[in-house]
Amino acid sequence: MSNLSSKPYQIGYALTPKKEQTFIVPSLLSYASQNGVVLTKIDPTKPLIQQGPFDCILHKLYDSDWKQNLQDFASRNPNIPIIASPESIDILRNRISMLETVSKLKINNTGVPKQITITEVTGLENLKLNFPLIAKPLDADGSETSHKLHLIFDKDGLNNLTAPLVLQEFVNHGGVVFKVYVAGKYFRCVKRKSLPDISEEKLVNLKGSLPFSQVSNLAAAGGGEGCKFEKTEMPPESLVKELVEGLKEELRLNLFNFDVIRDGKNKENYLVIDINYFPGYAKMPDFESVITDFLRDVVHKDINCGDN
Ligand SMILES: Nc1ncnc2c1ncn2[C@@H]1O[C@H](COP(=O)(O)OP(=O)(O)OP(=O)(O)O)[C@@H](O)[C@H]1O
Ligand SMILES: O=P(O)(O)O[C@H]1[C@H](O)[C@@H](O)[C@H](OP(=O)(O)O)[C@@H](OP(=O)(O)O)[C@H]1O
Ligand SMILES: [Mg+2]
Ligand SMILES: [Mg+2]
Repeated sequence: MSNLSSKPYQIGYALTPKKEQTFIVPSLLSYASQNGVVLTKIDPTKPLIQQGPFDCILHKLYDSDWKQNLQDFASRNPNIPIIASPESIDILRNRISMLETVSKLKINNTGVPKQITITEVTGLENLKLNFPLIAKPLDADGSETSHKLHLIFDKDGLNNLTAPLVLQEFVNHGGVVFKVYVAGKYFRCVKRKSLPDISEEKLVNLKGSLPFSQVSNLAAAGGGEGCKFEKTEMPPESLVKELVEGLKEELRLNLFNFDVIRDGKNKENYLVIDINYFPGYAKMPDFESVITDFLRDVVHKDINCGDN
């Protein structure tokens, strides 16, 4: 469906340089403009109301000046959709509130790993969690450190952690993580390599902790032991759909992905381990058309972006 007969839709975007580099790529810009959607860079340090005009705002910035800038724009332009509301994005910037949304859904055969928040790294002797654990920074704010995780094999591994953090039970899942990308009405589930299982026998010989980062982006991750990756079955479509619909409603977000693993001890059971606002869509096949269709749906108000 082209938009060439009428004026192109103007989408203003405000992104970090890293996000701009991976998302605002020539293939997206040209596909979008051929289909009546023009993406224009916003200067977030200047008032939004002095820029544009825009039919829609797309952003992934978190600082308070930007939030104020957005709010001023929204109060003057209540009918211009903003993707997405800072309140919704903030739910995903904290790894506890992020996964609470999944627990609230109460969908059969889905859940989250057992986890606790640690605000001080002392007095961790009587944790009600079983090793191995994963330590994750509490803030998922897009910084490099927010992706620096640790596998913790025993009590010694709990030394030298930096609070605030989340300690989450590591769940064996066959070395494959399912990433579900959502863009409005569209969703797609893809397989990625993950951390390999840690058997009880292996655990005996594993001491302390092991740092790791963005494992699903590494081609070499997982795999070992006969590489079952290709043979791994996808989760049931109905379950993925239920999670997508539930999370969209609970979070009031349209652009996100979530990571799901299949519990090795109970293969019917799926655990959500991470949810990300506005993830790396360019890794998805056909991302140019998916994003263009989504932006058009937003401007047409076929999709509701929340508050305004
Ligand atoms: N509880 C868990 N049990 C087993 N493996 C896990 C668990 N939590 C995380 N992992 C593994 O670690 C990887 C990174 O964890 P997570 O997705 O929480 O981090 P992230 O830095 O937020 O990732 P992203 O780059 O997707 O934002 C997962 O993709 C998965 O391979
Ligand atoms: O650095 P922050 O703002 O947290 O965002 C990251 C997400 O957390 C990741 O999930 C994205 O990678 P995936 O699309 O593989 O999940 C990752 O994708 P990218 O590295 O391709 O941009 C980022 O969007
Ligand atoms: Mg993840
Ligand atoms: Mg994440």
